[in-house]
Amino acid sequence: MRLDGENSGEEQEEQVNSVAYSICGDGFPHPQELVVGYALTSKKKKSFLQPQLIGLARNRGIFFVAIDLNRPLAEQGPFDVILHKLSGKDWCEIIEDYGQKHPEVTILDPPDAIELLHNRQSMLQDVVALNLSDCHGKVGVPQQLVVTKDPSSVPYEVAKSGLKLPVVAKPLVVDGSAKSHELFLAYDEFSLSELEPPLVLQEFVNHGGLLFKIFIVGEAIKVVRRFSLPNVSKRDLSKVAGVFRFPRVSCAAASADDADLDPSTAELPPRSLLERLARELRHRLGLRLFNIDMIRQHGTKDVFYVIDINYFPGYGKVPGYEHIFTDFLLSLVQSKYKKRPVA
Ligand SMILES: Nc1ncnc2c1ncn2[C@@H]1O[C@H](COP(=O)(O)OP(=O)(O)OP(=O)(O)O)[C@@H](O)[C@H]1O
Ligand SMILES: O=P(O)(O)O[C@H]1[C@H](O)[C@H](O)[C@H](OP(=O)(O)O)[C@@H](OP(=O)(O)O)[C@@H]1O
Ligand SMILES: [Mg+2]
Ligand SMILES: [Mg+2]
Repeated sequence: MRLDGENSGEEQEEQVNSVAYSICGDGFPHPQELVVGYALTSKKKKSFLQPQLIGLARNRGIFFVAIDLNRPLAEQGPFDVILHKLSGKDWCEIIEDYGQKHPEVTILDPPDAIELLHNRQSMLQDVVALNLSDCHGKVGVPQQLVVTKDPSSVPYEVAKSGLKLPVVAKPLVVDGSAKSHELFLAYDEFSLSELEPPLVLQEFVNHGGLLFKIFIVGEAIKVVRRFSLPNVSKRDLSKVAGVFRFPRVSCAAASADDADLDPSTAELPPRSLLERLARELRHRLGLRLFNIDMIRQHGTKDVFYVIDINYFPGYGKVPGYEHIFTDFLLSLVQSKYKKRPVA
């Protein structure tokens, strides 16, 4: 694999100059260098491309190379893998066109599949369609309603839909901006008319203040616990009115894995359930890099709700992510060789 040296901006992590293959223990030829071109927002670059990932990757023959957005993609590379998280129609067209012309390059992930996660209604539609009843647990989606216009009709729409209060109001579109993560808890339907559509109104499910973040990297699954919003009691509901903006509590790097929590709240969802859920969603969504935010309904052992799915989430906060990610990248090359007919 060779990088032609043209990509020599400050951002370029490594130059790779030679083609060399070795036969490893599994009998497949492994390229000694795997070139991963990346196009990431500066926020994502900072959180994901940490020195421990770049260092381990380099030791394992993986080189991250910045894609220069000011030059045609066709003139850059060659790449084995393209890793991207950028929004915008232009970029989607570039990457789709490149994927068609270079089927040998693995694109993580296809833009049309990522697009499903940019809308809080479409992101959950595959979870609704799942039937995991034979898997030691039930997984559903909270009741929700989409409001696209006329805030003044919201109280009527909420009452008509039978949605139970309180509800979480979330911007319908998720585009990576801070605004798209601005969420509100509404204790009464009338106050909802203060908010700006388009919105998804989702029933708030009491879950003991703990959330499970299920990180998927190809076939690997890593679950971490995070702090979340506390339960809302009937008494709270009868005493409080209004809409309240709440902070991104579960996004904070602080893990709840070591917290002193009620064991029935803290117990991780069954592994078999997580594996089925991850496998189904990987196939149905057509994605390899995402996370699922899941909560357990308070007072139950096995009733779970998926409340959010994120593309290329904050892997940098997952302990040991550098090992999971480099294993994944190497597995992509191996599966490519396995698919090739024996010469
Ligand atoms: N239906 C719900 N019931 C209870 N709590 C909820 C619900 N929806 C969201 N929350 C709480 O609000 C937090 C943020 O919601 P959500 O994950 O949908 O927003 P987000 O902006 O997409 O977050 P992320 O940073 O994970 O992308 C959740 O982590 C959880 O703590
Ligand atoms: O708590 P996590 O790691 O899931 O939080 C993610 C969040 O879900 C989004 O994926 C963020 O990306 P954007 O959608 O682009 O805002 C991640 O931010 P990043 O700085 O890590 O890229 C959060 O970590
Ligand atoms: Mg979330
Ligand atoms: Mg999200």
